[in-house]
Amino acid sequence: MMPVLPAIPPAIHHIVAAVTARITARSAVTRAAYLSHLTAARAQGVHRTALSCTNLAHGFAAFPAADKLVLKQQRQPSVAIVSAYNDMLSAHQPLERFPAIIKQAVRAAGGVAQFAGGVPAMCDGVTQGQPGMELSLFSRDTIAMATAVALSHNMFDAALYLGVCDKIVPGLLIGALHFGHLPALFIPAGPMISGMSNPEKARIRQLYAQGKLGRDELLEAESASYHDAGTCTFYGTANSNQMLMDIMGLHLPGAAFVTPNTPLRDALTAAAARRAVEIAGPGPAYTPVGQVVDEKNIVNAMVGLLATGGSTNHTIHLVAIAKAAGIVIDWNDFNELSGAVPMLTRIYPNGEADINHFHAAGGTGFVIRELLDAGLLHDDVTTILGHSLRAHCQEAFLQGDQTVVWQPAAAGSGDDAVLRGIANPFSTDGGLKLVSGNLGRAVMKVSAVKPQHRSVQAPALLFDSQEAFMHAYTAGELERDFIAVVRFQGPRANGMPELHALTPALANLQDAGWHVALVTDGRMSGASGKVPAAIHVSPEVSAGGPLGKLRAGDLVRLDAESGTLQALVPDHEWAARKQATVDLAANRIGMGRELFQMFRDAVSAAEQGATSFGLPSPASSGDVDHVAEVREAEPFSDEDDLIRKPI
Ligand SMILES: O=C(O)[C@H](O)[C@@H](O)[C@H](O)[C@H](O)COP(=O)(O)O
Ligand code: SF4
Repeated sequence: MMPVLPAIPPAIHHIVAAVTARITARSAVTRAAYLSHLTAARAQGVHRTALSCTNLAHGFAAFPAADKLVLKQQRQPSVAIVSAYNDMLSAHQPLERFPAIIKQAVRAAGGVAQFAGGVPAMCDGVTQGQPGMELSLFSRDTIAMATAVALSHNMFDAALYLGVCDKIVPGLLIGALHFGHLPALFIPAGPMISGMSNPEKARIRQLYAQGKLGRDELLEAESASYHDAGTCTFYGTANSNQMLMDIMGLHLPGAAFVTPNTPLRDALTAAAARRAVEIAGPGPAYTPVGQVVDEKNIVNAMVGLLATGGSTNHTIHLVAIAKAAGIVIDWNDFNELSGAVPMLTRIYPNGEADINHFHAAGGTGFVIRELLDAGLLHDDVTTILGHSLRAHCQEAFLQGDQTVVWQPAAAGSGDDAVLRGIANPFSTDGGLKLVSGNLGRAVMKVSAVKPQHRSVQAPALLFDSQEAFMHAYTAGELERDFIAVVRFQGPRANGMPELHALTPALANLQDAGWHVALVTDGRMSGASGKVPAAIHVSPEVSAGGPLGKLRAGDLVRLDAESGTLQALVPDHEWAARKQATVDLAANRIGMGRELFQMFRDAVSAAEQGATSFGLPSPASSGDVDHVAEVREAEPFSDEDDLIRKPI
């Protein structure tokens, strides 16, 4: 039985309010600019009235007569479907059937649904450790651009976004926010039913990395874990996306984790389609997505991520999503909230259970209610249901006539080992730390790292690729205490890939008793866990970041508790060091990487969301290239130094 921890002390509530106030003040200029663009884009009435007859005729030429009539009359809403369906992602394969369900439901509600466009979707599991992973982060903004292409037909009064995985929901939401005048609902596909457990899968991977199992046995285990349509069942970035869409009120309540290809799943898809017609306007229910995603709702997403031990990728994606809505958040905000928000779940890699266990134990409605009752979520936000998040403290059920009904979320958790109430959280903080020092600023997710491994001081071993690290591991050169510094993995260098493939090797060395850690300007997967890793180091080496000054053998201290990331090198020697360089030509060609040079050239730092777009500017309709230009509107405080003092 886990120890019962103290309930939330009163002062904690004020931290959420204080961080919200700081973000609101910091964002005042750009948020106002965003809302002015939204107002300007808001047509007073059905949008397609702005099109010429020729435009219109092209827009519905291929439509059935009945739908064509509705579109011609220009009274009823037209709902855009933007879908990331493909067969490559198990999580997206179920989306294939959704447009037909949506079109029927929208037609029955008096409107018309048009499949406005498809967007690309990359599976990070298929590309993990492969060259394709160097396109993964940039695929997010590519998806945002593809969303804009779909919506640019301007035939629409609302939009439904079909997507689940890592970069796809963030990309769809960034695209949707650039059409912030349109109401938006996100429609998930749901998790695959549980197969081999994630801990057992990870154990077999470590045996394979030790040479104790063959490829056949490994493939059999992997196939028993990833065995069906639906989202992989660990709490990685995909399921973090779903959790946040529920918590931000962009899903119908309790939609996130209902199994694909079931009557309830289909009924939820149809119900979302009907809701899009209701909030399309121009009536009082009109709910533009640019008003749903405001400062309070962004803070709610950050709190929800922290309270559930969500993916570190959202310390980049949530920054980018907020930026698209004119809102500026940074890693100090995450760090401060993490100190206040208790951990209410233990879902792999933060525990043994998977997302299906979490859903069965009470799910997102339970988490939202607990956090609202504790004063850690803002209730006064706009969602697709109205103006209170309390409406989302519910669970979805199917009633006899195959329609969805909602009931209040369970009063108590169905399994204390997976999900807990605010009165006895698994830990009193959110397990995400900002670490900083003369090596830059980085994030560490400690919720899956045992306390005895959260501080490591050891010699640095330098690697300029994940292949170089694995070569050293296989050659038996790493049986020692060390901090692996894998450099030139930032967005400007090679697209900031996830280095999750290093996890089994690092875990083996940790299990063998070595004190090991990873420091990188790259990313890890949301599914990465037990090894201490300071990731997203900013500035990245290819932007002149101080990781480039490290030399093999330097003593490095990584300490999550004190927030330290420091090379223990005398200041005068450190200042005199030259920046390391490496030939990245091989990362510029092959697997389509040559098409993404404009992203590598334009991308902002990880702490600014690694975006290819800027903040809305008050002066023109263009974006502001750099946050600093806008942030000069507020007096810089000490904390704004490039390498801030640890909190
Ligand atoms: O951020 C994430 O959650 C990961 O990118 C995830 O989407 C990816 O698929 C992992 O690689 C899966 O984990 P395994 O590689 O361990 O199967
Ligand atoms: S969760 Fe990851 S591995 Fe699973 S389908 Fe999505 S992107 Fe692919």
